[in-house]
Amino acid sequence: MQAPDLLHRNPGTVQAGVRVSGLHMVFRDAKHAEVTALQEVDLEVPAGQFCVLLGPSGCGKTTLLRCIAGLESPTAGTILVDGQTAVLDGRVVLETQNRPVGMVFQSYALWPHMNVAQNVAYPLTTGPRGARPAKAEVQRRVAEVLEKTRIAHLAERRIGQLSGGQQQRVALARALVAGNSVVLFDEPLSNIDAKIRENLRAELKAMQEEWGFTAIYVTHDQVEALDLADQIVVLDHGRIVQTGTPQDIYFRPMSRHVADFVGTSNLIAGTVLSQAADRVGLQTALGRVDVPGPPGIGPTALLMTRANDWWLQPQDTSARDGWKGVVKARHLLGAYTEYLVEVGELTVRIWDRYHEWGGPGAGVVTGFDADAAWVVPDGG
Ligand SMILES: Nc1ncnc2c1ncn2[C@@H]1O[C@H](COP(=O)(O)OP(=O)(O)OP(=O)(O)O)[C@@H](O)[C@H]1O
Repeated sequence: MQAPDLLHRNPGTVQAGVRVSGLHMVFRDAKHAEVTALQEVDLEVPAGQFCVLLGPSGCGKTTLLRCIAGLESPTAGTILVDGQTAVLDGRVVLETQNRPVGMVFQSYALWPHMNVAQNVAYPLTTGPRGARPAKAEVQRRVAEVLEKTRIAHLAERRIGQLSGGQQQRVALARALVAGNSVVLFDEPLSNIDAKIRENLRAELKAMQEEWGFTAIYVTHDQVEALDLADQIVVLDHGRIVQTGTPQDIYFRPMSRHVADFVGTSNLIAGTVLSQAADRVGLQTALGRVDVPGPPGIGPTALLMTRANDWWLQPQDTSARDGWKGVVKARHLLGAYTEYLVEVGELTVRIWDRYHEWGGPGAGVVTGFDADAAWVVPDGG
């Protein structure tokens, strides 16, 4: 199927994605104090890529998205969208209505008093009078995008009469109807029931791959980020702290912040004893360990072991070599049980699929898969 963003474009056109450099955004709060929301943000999203902005509440993700959309004017920096300069050195060059971007908002923000076709037509009917397409052209574009998104049969339906998946298609059709090649998503799935969310996520990813638009997607949900992204950008206090593939971010975090925020890990302080090729020797409270790690690390670092990379057995029956420990707490969490185990001076979080290894006070033997561990640079 041809991508909707090509509806009004030459299919041979090379599209340029989004480029942000040196972006800085300072707000003034109610007492006129400065709030720095973004600092020195550089971002390159190639055309057709799915980029997820990930980070805790207040880290600046929405502000970055809104600057790209033109809903905020940055204090400094440059933004190029689809090859067009939108902001140059902090000066707005393209107003929001002239930027080739569509937006999909939280819970889709569709108009309940309009039917599907009217919702999708909305962006074409709100620009300056002279710039709006004629009615017949609006109808043609809406029909075309509804056909492409396979919801043409729903054109007359009210929004309240649609399933979650159908609403998502309407929101995407509305974002793409003006021929935009870039779609910005502001936590669209965050208010949606967990089970439905998984299906909608899969459908969204399939549509993005099929139609080839550039996606920039804000979330604080790491699972959503890992599943959807080609590139994840992790923000903290207005700065980008790591950019990489989902595999980079999950398996090879480069700071305590990223290791802590993505996945559930034990982070254990260590002193670097040796470094060879891609392995690091670390002295830790567990003794000496040799595990994978990045080059140029030290003199101190953190041993990262995922909770699910540990094994556990009762002390009296264990045939394996490991550290002796005592269970402090045990929580059944469905697919696995979480044990908090005291090993010497450390408390280690362990996820095991068996619940019967003992409750608080039980003696256990435990260990982790050294090849699955990772050394994280200290600080940050
Ligand atoms: N209009 C504004 N005026 C003053 N401060 C603002 C304004 N908008 C955002 N901020 C501040 O900028 C910082 C970044 O906010 P932003 O909404 O971008 O974070 P976020 O990562 O999207 O958070 P959340 O996930 O909670 O939406 C926060 O400290 C926030 O309080």
